[in-house]
Amino acid sequence: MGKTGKKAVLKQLRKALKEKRAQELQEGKEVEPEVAEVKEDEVVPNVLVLHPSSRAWLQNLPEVLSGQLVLQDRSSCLSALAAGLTPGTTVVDSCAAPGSKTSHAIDLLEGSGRMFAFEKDPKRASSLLERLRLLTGFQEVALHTRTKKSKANRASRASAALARGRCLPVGSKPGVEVELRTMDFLKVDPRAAPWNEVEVLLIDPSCSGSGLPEHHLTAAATGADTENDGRLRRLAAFQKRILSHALQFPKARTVVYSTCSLHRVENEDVVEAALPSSRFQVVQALPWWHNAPKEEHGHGSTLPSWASHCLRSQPDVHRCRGFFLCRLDRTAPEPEEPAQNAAPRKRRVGTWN
Ligand SMILES: C[S@@+](CC[C@H](N)C(=O)[O-])C[C@H]1O[C@@H](n2cnc3c(N)ncnc32)[C@H](O)[C@@H]1O
Repeated sequence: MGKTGKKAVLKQLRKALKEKRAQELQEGKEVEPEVAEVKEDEVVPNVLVLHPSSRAWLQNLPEVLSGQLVLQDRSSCLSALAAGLTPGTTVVDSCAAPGSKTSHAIDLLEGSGRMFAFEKDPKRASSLLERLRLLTGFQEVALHTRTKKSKANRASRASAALARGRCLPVGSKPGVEVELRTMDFLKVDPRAAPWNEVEVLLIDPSCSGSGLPEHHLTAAATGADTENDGRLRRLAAFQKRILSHALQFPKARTVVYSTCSLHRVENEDVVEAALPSSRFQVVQALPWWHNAPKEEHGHGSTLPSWASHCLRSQPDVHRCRGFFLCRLDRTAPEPEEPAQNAAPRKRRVGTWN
């Protein structure tokens, strides 16, 4: 959103919220004045802060329906920012649906670069595609085939590739190239083209969601043990695999790992398990971010020293859901694969064109 665009949207939002509040009051409902408030975020660029209860009021606003305004949790804006994206970067979003972080990352690429987005669940992948069309002006090109010889290869590529194309141009920049794939990110071969050119990876895997307000409401309403150890262990094992996989992309300079979990076992413990076998270190994610002074990181032993670089949001302090984010930067180049005796590598997925 440009400066003028932001001003106009702010004005429009204030008007819409004021009118909605007046209507609700007229209907005899109790609505606190802050529900109708909107202001610019003090630290997160291009983000407007609204009361969570006003979300439902805004769903049908023309700016929301047209994709000019994106309604999402404040925490969802942090991963792409923490990755330090610049125009021209090649990015992977490993667990992309519904696309909050993918679309924000595309925004930050300002019209040039590449985005490869993976989503395992076909239904969620379709809604991701719809969302990208709306929010980034993504337009597909045909998933064409080339020679007869590679028919089988093409068939397997096409089954995984959901869409390929370009987002809207920005100024003189042509628009970010995007490829969406309905597939398990763990099946991507990091050393095969074009993945061996990926520079930044966003890893936002499925998690317990213990940082979400609805998580606690569900637990309280059903009396369910949502912190069940077995489930957490299974999630943590998957999260370790996916982060370790991301750290194997030979040209990757930055990997951002995030969850909306408050559990150390899904956060610091996952990073701690993946770090030693990698050529990465944990760095300060967002220098302007301040964690709340009294944090509950989980039980057990003291946290490693790098853990102070990680970002943890607390709903009451940071006006967003509970969230964990860790940025890992490369410290040393990946060793070249030995040319001799190396088994021929199977290309499991196809190339850009
Ligand atoms: C926490 S959500 C991601 C939210 C998303 N990053 C956003 O900001 O909108 C996790 C997503 O990862 C998908 N997923 C889980 N395992 C995956 C895998 N191995 N490969 C690709 N996607 C996966 C899930 O289906 C789910 O849609």
